[in-house]
Amino acid sequence: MPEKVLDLRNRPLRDLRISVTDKCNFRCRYCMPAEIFGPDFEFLPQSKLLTFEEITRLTQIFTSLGVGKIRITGGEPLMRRNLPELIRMIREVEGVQDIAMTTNGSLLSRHAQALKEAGLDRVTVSLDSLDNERFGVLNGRGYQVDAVLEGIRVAADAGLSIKINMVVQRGVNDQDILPMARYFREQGHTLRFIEFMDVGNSNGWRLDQVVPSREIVRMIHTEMPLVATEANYYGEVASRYRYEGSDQEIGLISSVTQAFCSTCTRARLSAEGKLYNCLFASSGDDLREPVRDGRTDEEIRELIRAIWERRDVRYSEERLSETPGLAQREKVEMSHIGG
Ligand SMILES: Nc1nc2c(ncn2[C@@H]2O[C@H](COP(=O)(O)OP(=O)(O)OP(=O)(O)O)[C@@H](O)[C@H]2O)c(=O)[nH]1
Ligand SMILES: C[S@@+](CC[C@H](N)C(=O)[O-])C[C@H]1O[C@@H](n2cnc3c(N)ncnc32)[C@H](O)[C@@H]1O
Ligand code: SF4
Ligand code: SF4
Repeated sequence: MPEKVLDLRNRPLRDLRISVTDKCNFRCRYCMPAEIFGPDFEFLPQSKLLTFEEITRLTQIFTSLGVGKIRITGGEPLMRRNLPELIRMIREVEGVQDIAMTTNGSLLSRHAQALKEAGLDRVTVSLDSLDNERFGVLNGRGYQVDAVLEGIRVAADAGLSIKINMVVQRGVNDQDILPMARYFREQGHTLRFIEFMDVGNSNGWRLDQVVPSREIVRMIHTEMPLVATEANYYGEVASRYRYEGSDQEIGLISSVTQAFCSTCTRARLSAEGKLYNCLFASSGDDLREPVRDGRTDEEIRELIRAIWERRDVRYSEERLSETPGLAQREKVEMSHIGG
């Protein structure tokens, strides 16, 4: 039986989000703006990335502390070579109940079948618009919507369970809310709307660009009536609604207007092996050296336990105006910590 470890606010450790690379083929403005992540930007060298064996070993240690859900992310996780091999290795770890991956979808059609065969359960595809011109600007590299839709189609055919994530920004892609809702309702995939967050140091976040979830719900409800639905599990990030008269759902991730820190069970492992206990952390605790310097599983386990037991973060719930220095302090980039 895995042990249950609680942080200072009694939140158990249940989910591990593993970033497998800090590289990405997109340059979404809200995550990796091209003027900062340009040709001279230094990504992590291969030697600093956790190997598949190291990731698997850490996963096994995390499961002994109560983790059952694994999410693979990045950067763009499909830019890491042989990713299905890592999925296969994680699948064999005792205690792993669910393996999901978050991807921009552009490379998914090539890899979906192999990922499914390796044991991936679910995929979440990020897509912010169905309009090619807008999407090309949003992803910063001119990628077309069709490539992503094809990835979704192939993944569904392969038998992967699918969700779509859309980050909404006022004046940027709020006109895409209804077309996205109509399209994915028709396709039978759950679409989740994410409030634009102030993660990282360079995405130009402004409060007036956040479209509150309740506004999105109102907008959709006017055309396609919605019914609120119970959470699926403790700590679920999205609040869920279904379309009246159907089982088809949408989700709202209200990180800004209705923070959900009080039930946050998520730990994040970066590609270079740092453990972060919050998306808005300024720094993480290195696990790569402990893994490489010959420490036993038991020693690493105690290290992770100590990190979780002193966890007290709840940044989304802290009022910026009431917390001196919070808005100014250094943050970790989303592409590094994995979202
Ligand atoms: N502030 C905050 N935002 C989060 C957190 N976890 C997820 N998000 C945001 O929600 C988005 C979607 O999360 P997903 O990666 O799809 O994970 P999930 O909603 O837990 O996935 P399911 O297991 O399918 O319920 C992320 O890209 C983040 O933008 C969190 O702990 N804090
Ligand atoms: C960092 S990406 C990594 C995985 C993959 N490259 C992708 O885009 O799906 C993970 C998620 O974070 C979301 N994200 C990135 N920056 C964000 C921000 N500032 N606010 C809200 N969500 C953000 C993305 O839309 C994506 O759904
Ligand atoms: S959100 Fe994902 S796809 Fe977009 S730049 Fe960040 S890591 Fe890449
Ligand atoms: S802001 Fe930090 S503590 Fe709050 S939900 Fe997000 S990751 Fe968890």
